[in-house]
Amino acid sequence: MIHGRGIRKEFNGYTALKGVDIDLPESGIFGIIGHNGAGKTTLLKILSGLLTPTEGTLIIDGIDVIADPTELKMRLGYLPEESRLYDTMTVDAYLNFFGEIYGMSRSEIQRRSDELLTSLNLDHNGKKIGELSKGMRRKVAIARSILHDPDILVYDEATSGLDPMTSRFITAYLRTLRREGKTIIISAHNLYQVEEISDWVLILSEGVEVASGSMDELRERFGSITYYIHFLIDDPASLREIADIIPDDGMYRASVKTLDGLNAVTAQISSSGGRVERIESRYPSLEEMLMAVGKNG
Ligand SMILES: Nc1ncnc2c1ncn2[C@@H]1O[C@H](COP(=O)(O)OP(=O)(O)OP(=O)(O)O)[C@@H](O)[C@H]1O
Repeated sequence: MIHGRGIRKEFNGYTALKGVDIDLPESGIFGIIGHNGAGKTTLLKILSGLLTPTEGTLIIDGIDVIADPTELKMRLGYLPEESRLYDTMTVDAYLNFFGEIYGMSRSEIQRRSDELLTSLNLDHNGKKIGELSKGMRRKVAIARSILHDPDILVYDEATSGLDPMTSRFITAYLRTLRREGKTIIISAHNLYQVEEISDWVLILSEGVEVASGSMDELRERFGSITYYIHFLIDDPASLREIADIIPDDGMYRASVKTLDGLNAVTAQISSSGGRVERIESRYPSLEEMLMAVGKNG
């Protein structure tokens, strides 16, 4: 559904994106992560038709976005990192205002606003936007982004600065939108959240793609599973040759990368008179992947 090639963006001689390719199928949640200044917002704005790339091609849903960005407007909802809302307007007046911009009829706006305010659990009681909490304001911005029922949503830091409960609510809401078949592109510094909900992730570093793929593909690329063996033993010296051993909460913990290693360590523990208490396995997290990429890719 989204095909970008060689997307490059320069701002007064500074290159924020250095030729990024992107291919996304229809429907799913796609996360873009990277350190501060990596180019995430720039890419999201280009994908939304709000910024023109200096070079590259971008076709979304058959539309040549660079040649005709306005064509995309009805099909896409963009949520900026900081939404400018109109503080003196009521929520209803605000949604009405945007509904009219999208060319929706009054009855359509009313029906859709009621539906969205209910599903977003936004009980505004006729308050003005300036009187709402930060979480409620974000929900209003989300309602505005999907008022015209677009197929593609681009959300820049949808949950930043929100309390954990509101943040979880919005994450769950994004999952609901995915089930409805929407294509959702998100960027977030909360990597745990990106990892939890994304079907595909792009890691950017200083305007360059350093990795992309499904979480499984990224895990494969950034290192396989690690097994952690927690055990009791009088003297771990005999194990140090076959595994990394660290003291851990009154016990020891050995970490190995293969099943053969796991078998060798557990066998050695019992033959040395020790006892395995539990075994855990863990894949590298997105956070560990981003740390591995470092600032320079
Ligand atoms: N309008 C602009 N004029 C000049 N430079 C810009 C402009 N917009 C972005 N940049 C620069 O491009 C680079 C990428 O910025 P961008 O906002 O895309 O990064 P980001 O990954 O979203 O960062 P953050 O995580 O801090 O929000 C930065 O160095 C930024 O200063």
